[in-house]
Amino acid sequence: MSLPSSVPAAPAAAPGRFISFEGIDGAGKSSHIAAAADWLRARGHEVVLTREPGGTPLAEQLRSLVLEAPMDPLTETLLVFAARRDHLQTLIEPALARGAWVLSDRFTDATFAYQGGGRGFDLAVLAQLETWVQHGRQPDLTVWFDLPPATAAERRAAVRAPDRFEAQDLAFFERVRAGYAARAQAAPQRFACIDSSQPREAVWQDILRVLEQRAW
Ligand SMILES: Nc1ncnc2c1ncn2[C@@H]1O[C@H](COP(=O)(O)OP(=O)(O)OP(=O)(O)O)[C@@H](O)[C@H]1O
Ligand SMILES: Cc1cn([C@H]2C[C@H](O)[C@@H](COP(=O)(O)O)O2)c(=O)[nH]c1=O
Repeated sequence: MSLPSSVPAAPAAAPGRFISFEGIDGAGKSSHIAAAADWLRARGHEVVLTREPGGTPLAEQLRSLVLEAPMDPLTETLLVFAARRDHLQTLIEPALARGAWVLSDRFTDATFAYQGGGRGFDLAVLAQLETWVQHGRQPDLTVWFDLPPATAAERRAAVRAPDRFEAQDLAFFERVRAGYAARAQAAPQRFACIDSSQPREAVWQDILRVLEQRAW
């Protein structure tokens, strides 16, 4: 299928940097992303901390629907990409263009892992939507917090009631984890895998090592 003629070409390389944080629910992303933002700010960067689905007023409304309302996998997929489109247009691309560093709690790898791996949605359709919505935009670095689903479930159960995704069984999260592994294998230069089963401080030290080595 060819792209509609109104779709602009891929954006020129932006002066800012785009880092995504990924992993199954409860893997520990939120516990570290704000500290990573502070670490980069202390090095003089403007940092925009955001999340998916969400990050803009419209995308946050779509997030509420995706996390709470029953829907079929195609509807779910279209909503996460609609939210992503608004997020990119309204927040991510302008921030990168002015030289800011964008740290996003999840991006498109989550769609391949959750809708593709978890729900079994057609990966070729996801790849087509990725092209339409992102015009080539990908994170410069993806920090993947990898953790066995049973450990993640124990951590989640200790702190919160489950949403529509968190209520899924361990087999679902095994497929999501395999979805992340496939994305990491396809783009090894972009992914940094963190062993999130370690104690919190060891996880943080690994993140620092990745940022020091790869944060340009
Ligand atoms: N290394 C760790 N060891 C033990 N517990 C941890 C560790 N990292 C985080 N936790 C705890 O696990 C729970 C889930 O962590 P967190 O909310 O950061 O995960 P998350 O990846 O952001 O999850 P979600 O994507 O579902 O929001 C929290 O209670 C957090 O305090
Ligand atoms: C971006 C994105 C997210 N999801 C799922 C994954 C999580 O279960 C929730 C977001 O909750 P979090 O506490 O902010 O991690 O949404 C998805 O299924 N597909 C996506 O593209």
